[in-house]
This record gives sequence, structure tokens and C-alpha cells, in this order.
Amino acid sequence: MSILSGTSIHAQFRLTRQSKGLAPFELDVATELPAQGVTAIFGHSGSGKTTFLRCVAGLERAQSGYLEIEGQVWQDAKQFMPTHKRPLGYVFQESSLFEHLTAFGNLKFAIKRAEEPTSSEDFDRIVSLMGIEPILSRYPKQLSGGERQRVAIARALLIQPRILLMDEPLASLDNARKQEILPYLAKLRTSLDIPILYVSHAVDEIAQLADHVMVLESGKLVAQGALSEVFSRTDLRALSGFDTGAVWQGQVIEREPQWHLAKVACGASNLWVRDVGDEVGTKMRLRILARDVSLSRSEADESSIVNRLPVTILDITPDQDAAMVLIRLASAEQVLIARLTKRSLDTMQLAVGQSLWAQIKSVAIVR
Ligand SMILES: Nc1ncnc2c1ncn2[C@@H]1O[C@H](COP(=O)(O)OP(=O)(O)OP(=O)(O)O)[C@@H](O)[C@H]1O
Repeated sequence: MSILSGTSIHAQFRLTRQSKGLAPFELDVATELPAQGVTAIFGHSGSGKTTFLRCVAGLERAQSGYLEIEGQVWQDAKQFMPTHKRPLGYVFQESSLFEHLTAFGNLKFAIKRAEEPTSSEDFDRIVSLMGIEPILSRYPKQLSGGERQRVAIARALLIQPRILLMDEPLASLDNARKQEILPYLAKLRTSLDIPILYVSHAVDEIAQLADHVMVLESGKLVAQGALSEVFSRTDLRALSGFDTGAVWQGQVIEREPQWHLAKVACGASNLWVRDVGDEVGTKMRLRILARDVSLSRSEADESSIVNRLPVTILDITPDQDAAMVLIRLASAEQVLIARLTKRSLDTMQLAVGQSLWAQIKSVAIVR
């Protein structure tokens, strides 16, 4: 996919790190990213995600680097714009709020840093986007982890950045706090017109928030593309395992209140999901984990599973677990992944090109 020049982020960094007693690390990435929506930077621990983000921020200086954000060059062979001059917001794993200032005081501090004066409308919009009106007078120690992060995000936005960088903003939160803050992050995706680079190694977070994904392995870019495209691959080490699964985009087309079910059209395929109150017409993302997909030769009418789709085998890849395989399936124009035992593969004599029925045990709505 080629992105129009001036509306994208061009980043090229080569950085070698040699620390005493540690194996050397090299980041070697050259990429062009869309300057809109959320780009997730995904990979195992130590793959270089934070290093890449720090290079974008100018907190780390690559030995060789080029960075252009929507036509503005921040780094090339001749110049290196220092971090404080880069119009960016940075949200860290642990919110770095000033403890002696209230949430409001922390926000005011950011406003002073903004190049352009922040209008009261902008202030109100950001405060309301993050839902922090009721807590503005509190000090950081009086806030929960999730609330602190929401204030930290608001603070990052108030400097009116051209790009928002987030480094595992949910990593220090427990699951309940994480679930509480995720809807706010999802709102950011739809309400902001600046690009967000979002570092995470949590597949569920990325499935929910990202539009675009870049995958790093040992400092190298091994895959990049639209979320559903990258998540439909089975050849990426970072994505294979228990959480492997396709992400489909869909729209509610029917509801059956009696059974608490909603029918979601994903391209030419329809899936029944739990009705969580979304109106007909609501767009949503569905995550179909490979372990929830099984295969049969016939439609298996007697099965209790409501979601059955005709599919064709695209390819078969060994899983990290020696007993399992990952099978990519074409379902109309979309890709589904099934995780089966090698034994079933052998018993059913499955091969590329065969037509089968996929039975989907469970579909998660990730919105
Ligand atoms: N300050 C440092 N000094 C020496 N080595 C470092 C330093 N910071 C990171 N590294 C090493 O550089 C490599 C890349 O680290 P980086 O933090 O970018 O990875 P990551 O993908 O963000 O990992 P994680 O998910 O664990 O945060 C790792 O091997 C790490 O051990």
C-alpha cells in the first residue's frame, strides 16, 4: 500500500546498542506509516518497540536516522530536532504526573508548553474526552491508576501534539482498571485527527484499538499492514500461540432479543454474537480466536454451534505447540484461522484447497 507523501510518517532508524555483559541489540527499521489512526507497534519483550518509539520522540538518537511527519523533517543526516521542540505527546507506562500539583495543575502545566494558546473549548473537549471533569481538583495520590493515566493522556493532548506516542499505557494497571480505561482509548481513536503510535505486547488491546500494525522481531520490522491483514497471518512468531486469531470488521444487521443474540454482517459472511445492546447499523470488530474454530466435512446440522461458514483451506502452518497446527481458511473474501491438533489434521486428511465447514464456538466483540 502506498501512502500519499505528506500524509504519512517516514521513519528509518538504525541503532546499535552494546552494553557490557549483554548481547548487542540492533534496531534496523525503515517504514512508512499512515499519519492517521492508531498504529500498534507490536512484538515480544526486547524486540525494540520502546526503542523505536524513543527514536521517534528524539529521546534516543539512532546512528543513522530519518524521520518525517506529514512533510516535516524531524531528523535526517544534517539535523536532529531535540525532543522538546518536537510537537508530540508521550504517555509512559507509569503516568509521570507532578505529585505536588492537582490534576488541573498538571494540565495547566501542559498548556503552558503548547506552541499555540489552548482555547477553553479545546480544554473542555479534551477533559470531557478523557472523562476527568470530576477529578480535576484531586492530587495524583488521590487517583486510581486508570484515572492517573487518563489525566496523563489529557496532559499529552493539551500540548496540541501532531502525534501521540503511547508506550504500554495500560501495562501497570490491573485488569479491572484496564477495562475501565480501554473505552477512553477507543474514543481517542475516533475523535482525534492526529496519528497515535501505540506500543503494546497485548494482542487483545491491539485487536481493540489499532487500525494498523507493525510487528518487530529482534529489532527488525517483520510485518506491517492493516490490523485484519496482519492478524490473519500465521507465519509471524510474535502472533502465533494461544491468542492467535482473526479480526473481522462487521455491522449489526439484526437483533434477536429473545435469545440475546445479534447478527453481524462481516462482508459476505454473517455471524451471530452475544447481543450487548448495540443498535442495528452499529459497526464493530469481532475477534475469532483460532482455538475457537473447528472444521468438519459437512455442515453438521446437529451441532449446537450456531456459527457455521463454508471455507477453503489456504495453507497449513505448524504451531509453536508441537501437537498443533494453524490452518488459514478463506471464508468468502476474508481469512479465518483454525487451530487443530496434528492428529485431527491427519485423521481428516486435510489439504490445501479443500472445501470444508468451519464451526465457530465463540466470537468476541472487541468494538
Ligand atoms: N538503557 C539500555 N541499556 C542497554 N540495553 C537496553 C537499554 N534499554 C533497552 N535495552 C535493550 O535493548 C533491547 C530493546 O529494548 P526495548 O525496550 O526497545 O524492547 P521492547 O520491545 O520495548 O521490550 P518490552 O516489551 O520488554 O518493553 C532489549 O534487548 C533491551 O534489553
